[in-house]
Amino acid sequence: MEKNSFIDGIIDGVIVRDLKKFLDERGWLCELYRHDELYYEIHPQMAYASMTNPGITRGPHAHKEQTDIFCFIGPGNFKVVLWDNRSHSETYMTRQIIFAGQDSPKMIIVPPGVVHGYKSIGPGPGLVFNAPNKLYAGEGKRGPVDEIRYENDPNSPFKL
Ligand SMILES: Cc1cn([C@H]2C[C@H](O)[C@@H](COP(=O)(O)OP(=O)(O)O[C@H]3O[C@@H](C)C(=O)[C@@H](O)[C@H]3O)O2)c(=O)[nH]c1=O
Repeated sequence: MEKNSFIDGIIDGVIVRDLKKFLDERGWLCELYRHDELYYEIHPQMAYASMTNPGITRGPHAHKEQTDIFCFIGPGNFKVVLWDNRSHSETYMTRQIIFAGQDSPKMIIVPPGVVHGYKSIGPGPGLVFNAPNKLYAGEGKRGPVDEIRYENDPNSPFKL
């Protein structure tokens, strides 16, 4: 199969959940993750937030060991694209596209080996929360970063 002939579909092991915002006079509250809803191996080790300007992309990246638990809750909306690049996977060569953010709050769990990236599609800067199950650069940030970055590879088949 051609390396760039991905077929659109659902990727095995990717979990997409709608997040519920509890709205009242003060604003809203939204749970981001709960240990009783995630299997043990993917319990988060850390969390970070990032803001992405409209029209800007982060990734595509892949991780060898790390599972990412992204929450798109707004502000902002995102086009999220995932590619199953795991040759052993039932859904190898599948591409999955998800729209998520303030207009459709979602948690997206991305297992190791699934290439992923997202584009901020407005209307303003977009917030992303991520709670990976591995520490970035290991204990004390003394280790390697588990990240394969494709954004600067002109021959990459992973284009958002
Ligand atoms: C991810 C991360 C970055 N950083 C630092 C490194 C750098 O100076 C700055 C920006 O980092 P990056 O360029 O790696 O940020 P970014 O390109 O947004 O990286 C993220 O992209 C998405 C698509 C993912 O898949 C995530 O797992 C992560 O790889 O923040 C940390 O200190 N801790 C972290 O956990």
